[in-house]
Amino acid sequence: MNKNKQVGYLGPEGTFSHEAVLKVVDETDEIKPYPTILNIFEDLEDNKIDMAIVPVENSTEGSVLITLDCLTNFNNIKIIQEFQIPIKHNLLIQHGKTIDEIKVICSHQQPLAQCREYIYKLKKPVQSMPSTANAARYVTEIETAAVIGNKMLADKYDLKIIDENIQDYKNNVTRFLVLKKDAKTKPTGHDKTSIIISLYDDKPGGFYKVLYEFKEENVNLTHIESRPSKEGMGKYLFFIDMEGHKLDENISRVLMKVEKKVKMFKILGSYETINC
Ligand SMILES: O=C(O)C(=O)C[C@]1(C(=O)O)C=C[C@@H](O)C=C1
Repeated sequence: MNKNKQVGYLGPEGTFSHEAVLKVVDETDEIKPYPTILNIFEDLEDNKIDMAIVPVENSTEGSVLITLDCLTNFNNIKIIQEFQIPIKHNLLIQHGKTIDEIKVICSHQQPLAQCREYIYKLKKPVQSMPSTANAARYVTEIETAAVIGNKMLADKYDLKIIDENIQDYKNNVTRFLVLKKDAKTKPTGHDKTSIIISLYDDKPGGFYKVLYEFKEENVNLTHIESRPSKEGMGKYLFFIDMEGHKLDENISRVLMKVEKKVKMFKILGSYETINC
């Protein structure tokens, strides 16, 4: 008998990650909210869930760093798909309250950052919470608090939307990854491959030698990001995303060449970009 797939996401209900997970699951799948992104990776690694959806990059604020760190540390978890959703923020408060009565704006740190200019104009302090939905729960208890989050929060937590589309940049989108343990994918024609590398030593041309290989194989890079390797000041890991699947001839060649030139090399997956 086919067991229903269990799919983890950053909860509780009403987060943007909840909105995102609903876009990619089947009716038969069970979705499971988690308090943190780290907990999602742990349960996926321990086979307690079959799949997971995690935010990885926002067009305003950049990478979701905990996701990058977990991708580095959990060796068997692979990216199998990616997709983007528009992130439209709203300001919500308890029914019967007015903005003048609000003393604090609560949300996940990403939405707070995505609405920085808006909050600055409100001239009210902020409080960071584990997710937008946790913040909404808090607002149901504290009548002088407001939450920044999506429209789903109004119904789920019985709150009133007092301002819409408040993100500082109107084209605010977040890219999400679909993750699976030990997964293998086939090329679809619209794939990306993500790797992590570190360089042997800090000398002129070190990174150039790696980039040169991508140019030689005509591989288009879509993102490069450095993160501290945690080995000491000035020591970095480089996250590199490229167009193509690792089974494509030029990608397979470039990965072999790059692997020979670097100290640390890890493939995070070759995965399809899907439209939601
Ligand atoms: O708190 C939420 O609603 C989340 O789903 C988290 C999260 C994030 O970590 O980036 C997801 C997408 C948006 O960029 C804002 C917040």
